[in-house]
Amino acid sequence: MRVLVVTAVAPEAEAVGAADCGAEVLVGGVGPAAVAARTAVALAAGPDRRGPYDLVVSAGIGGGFAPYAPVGSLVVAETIVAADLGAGLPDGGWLAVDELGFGRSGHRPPPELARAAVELTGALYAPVLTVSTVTGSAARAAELTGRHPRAGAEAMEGFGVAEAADLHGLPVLEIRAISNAVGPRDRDAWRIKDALTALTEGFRRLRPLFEGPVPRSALSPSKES
Ligand SMILES: O=C(O)c1cccc(C(=O)CC[C@H]2O[C@@H](n3cnc4c(=O)[nH]cnc43)[C@H](O)[C@@H]2O)c1
Repeated sequence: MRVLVVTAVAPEAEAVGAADCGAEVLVGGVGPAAVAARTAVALAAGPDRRGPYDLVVSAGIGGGFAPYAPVGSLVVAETIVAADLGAGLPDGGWLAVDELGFGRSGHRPPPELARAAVELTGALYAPVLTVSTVTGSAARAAELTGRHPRAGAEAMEGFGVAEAADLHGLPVLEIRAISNAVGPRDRDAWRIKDALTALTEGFRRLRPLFEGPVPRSALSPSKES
């Protein structure tokens, strides 16, 4: 299948490229807006002369929710959640954007495809939250886990990539290599090199998936023949 992997920054793209997994890799920028715009443009252009893409993957490093996703581990998204797109309430409550009647607040990658990625990589299969602000306090981490008790990781691009893929009727996956724990900010404790190594190894293990056909269950009804 023809796969477009979208990362935020160049070192993540290089880590995926080092896996030689057959995917094309795009540096889409940091945050959901930048990455959605660049992904949408890349999908509209398509891969060079080989027909349209079959799958889009949001990938990179991310923060892990303890104790489920330790530093150096991988998380494959069961759902890709727009965790800070919505409205706060006076009592401290929260309404997600779909509860406000606008758009959607999450994407569910095709389970068969995501589970195949989990089996190949040994990753945790859990919701991955997309945030516009890296969590920097225990209180914010607790707020997020209060709303999403099964969250495995947070990062800043998955939902943007998923929105662009959805516009093109394409399935999406999100894969995060954990560089730091979600919680009080401690940038010196980020283990970026370890996470990038885990990202390369994860994509190496995904080669057989990318070399195979797209499972029918991953096709949207409009793309099924
Ligand atoms: O400084 C470097 O060498 C370097 C190498 C690779 C990546 C980076 C980044 O800073 C990537 C930013 C990217 O990382 C995601 N991320 C990582 N941890 C978290 C987190 O705890 N919460 C949210 N996002 C996180 C995020 O997707 C950023 O776009 C630096």
